[in-house]
Amino acid sequence: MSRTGSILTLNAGSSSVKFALFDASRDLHQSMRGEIENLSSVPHFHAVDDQGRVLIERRWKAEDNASYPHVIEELLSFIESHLGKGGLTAVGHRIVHGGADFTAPVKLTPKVIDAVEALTPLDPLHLPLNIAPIRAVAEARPRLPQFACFDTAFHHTIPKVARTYAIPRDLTEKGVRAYGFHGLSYEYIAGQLQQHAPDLAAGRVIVAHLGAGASLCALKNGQSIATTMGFSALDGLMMATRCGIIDPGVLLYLGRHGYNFKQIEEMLYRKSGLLGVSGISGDVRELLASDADEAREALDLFSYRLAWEIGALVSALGGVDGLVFTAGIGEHSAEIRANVCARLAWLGLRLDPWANEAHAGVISLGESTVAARIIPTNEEAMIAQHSQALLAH
Ligand SMILES: Nc1ncnc2c1ncn2[C@@H]1O[C@H](COP(=O)(O)OP(=O)(O)O)[C@@H](O)[C@H]1O
Ligand SMILES: CC(=O)OP(=O)(O)O
Ligand SMILES: [Mg+2]
Repeated sequence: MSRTGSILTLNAGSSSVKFALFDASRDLHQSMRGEIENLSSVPHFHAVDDQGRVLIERRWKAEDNASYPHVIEELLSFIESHLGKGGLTAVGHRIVHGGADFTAPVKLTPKVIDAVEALTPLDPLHLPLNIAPIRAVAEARPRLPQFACFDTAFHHTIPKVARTYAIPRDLTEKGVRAYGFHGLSYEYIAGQLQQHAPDLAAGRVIVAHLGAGASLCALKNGQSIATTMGFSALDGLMMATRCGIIDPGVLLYLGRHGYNFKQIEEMLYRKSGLLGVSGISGDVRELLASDADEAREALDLFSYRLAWEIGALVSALGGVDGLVFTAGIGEHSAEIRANVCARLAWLGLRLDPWANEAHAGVISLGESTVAARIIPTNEEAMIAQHSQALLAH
């Protein structure tokens, strides 16, 4: 296995590319992380080292017209100028959709890149953004190995009954089924449970990944058996700007009453969720700080929906031993955790209010029949581990 050089991870989202650098000679120690934001307008590039020291703060100007390949080239040059011995040995990417066939990380050969690109109809919003940096790196550094880590892959263990929609069979056969997302995060959490709470890891655990995008995963003995996101990253929980579960009849109603396809898509992905209900913000911090009734209503709905979907996964698992909170909201919002745990008291879940306020690792009381924990996620570390393993082949 390659134990020198560094692995760069890229997580390309709708408006930003998050990146991190891992040192293979130091047990994949994360030596740097950063982000290029505002890709669609005036990009802003910043990065910090493992001590949180700022390594770069660069803002392009509007007249620069910075193109995607140009920004990626700057990122690669910056990374290379900060590398120690061994240089850059690989780039690992988070790819949101792997369709039915990509059930494990793979090396990105030209053939595989084309195959991933062919999945674009399944996720026209995310896949072009994921593929652009792969092509940009391939062009700038053709000999640098690149690997794809799919957000859907971890969910390949979900049984057919849990991924099938009650629609005509031919549509299911064409790939209209639930896939599930945030798989790299769930895989990381499953690994952490295995390491730090092996008894719980062997049982029935619900993981709540609550970031701007949010979903739940039901883990049985470390494997995903159900999840709240489905065919797309719109399903399940209410999110920052996405609707979550909705009666499909609403979409028919809108289509019949003057909304075109683009407007419906925009409404579901960017104008709904916490932002849509509050009319204020999709950010939990801003809503908690607001006195407006609409902010309170949005947060209440968020917790209600969360508890509702947890109930569904308890049923899928046939009971529950543990509940894990992770990602931005899950790791940092004691109030959301307290609200949802209060709604789950019927399960025998008893929150320890002090531990919860302190964002401790274990936040349930000893008498609780469900163990509640906070585990910070690390999708980047998961990508680096997979890339290192594939490099060795
Ligand atoms: N201290 C905090 N208190 C409450 N919510 C927080 C806090 N910090 C972050 N968040 C929430 O976490 C969200 C971002 O989560 P994150 O996992 O970083 O999202 P993503 O990776 O999906 O963009 C923010 O939109 C905000 O709502
Ligand atoms: C799949 C998904 O929702 O991703 P994110 O949380 O990065 O938006
Ligand atoms: Mg995220």
